[in-house]
Amino acid sequence: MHTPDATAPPLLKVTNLSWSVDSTAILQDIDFAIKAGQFIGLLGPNGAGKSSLLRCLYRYSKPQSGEVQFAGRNIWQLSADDYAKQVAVVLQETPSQFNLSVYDVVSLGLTPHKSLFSATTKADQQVVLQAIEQVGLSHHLTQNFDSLSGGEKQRALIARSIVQGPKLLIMDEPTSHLDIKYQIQLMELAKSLNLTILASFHDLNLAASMCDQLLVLKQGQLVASGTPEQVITEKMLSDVFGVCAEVSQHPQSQQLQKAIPRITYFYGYQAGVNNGK
Ligand SMILES: Nc1ncnc2c1ncn2[C@@H]1O[C@H](COP(=O)(O)OP(=O)(O)OP(=O)(O)O)[C@@H](O)[C@H]1O
Repeated sequence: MHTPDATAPPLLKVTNLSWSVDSTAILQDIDFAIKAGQFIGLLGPNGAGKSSLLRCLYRYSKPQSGEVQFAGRNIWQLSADDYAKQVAVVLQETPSQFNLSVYDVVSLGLTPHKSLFSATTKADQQVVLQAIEQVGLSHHLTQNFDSLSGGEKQRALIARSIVQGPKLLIMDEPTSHLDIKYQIQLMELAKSLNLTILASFHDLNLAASMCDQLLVLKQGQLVASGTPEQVITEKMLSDVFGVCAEVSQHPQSQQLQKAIPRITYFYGYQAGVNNGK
């Protein structure tokens, strides 16, 4: 894994970000910074503001106050094309790609780098084919994108991001429709790209094992941040997610030489049967 340089300035810096809709505050005073090479997980219960925050970061929503800086520059002062060259986005819902093949969809990653009438070169084709191979979809090259399984679609979209050659990959719950094997596979694939990644998760155990740092949102506020070991505590799970759980060490912690918290949830806590917790 690429180790972030502790002295390097952040790749993404969010300062006092607030976003509201019709005077309802959705995000309030969010502050954090991401260094190049880190894999950051964004956590929070339903409606906490994860997607809203990510939309502010990939320039879909403009915050009413505060600032988002990418490599030291306010993202709203960059051109849309310049920003698209640097930041790729994979969302949870895959829009229909209307008869486009896997190859065509992955090729769309070239778009921010091309002028309107410039032709696709042999080198471009090679980049596209290589990305498709990297995500294990070479056998599906000419298949209609819409006919792929959920996991294959997400992999194709990661291939499109690889072609885009971004510095930052933003993923909004990219694994929520996938079975557990594909969830792990997709996150390990993303991690293997050695990019800076910011991804929202609902599976806290998956986030704890994959991420270098975690951010936790509750009702639009950032309430915890730090390493998985610092963030995943029984108190946080109770305060933020309202669940009763025990946090222990994952059995692979020693082998992987990092502290990976493992959450075991208790059931029946609403009825007061909470294992004495
Ligand atoms: N355009 C909008 N107009 C009105 N309310 C909005 C808008 N976008 C988001 N919200 C509200 O902001 C809150 C946060 O929504 P958001 O989708 O960011 O949460 P989330 O943490 O991603 O939730 P989930 O885990 O359920 O996907 C919700 O209450 C949502 O209804």
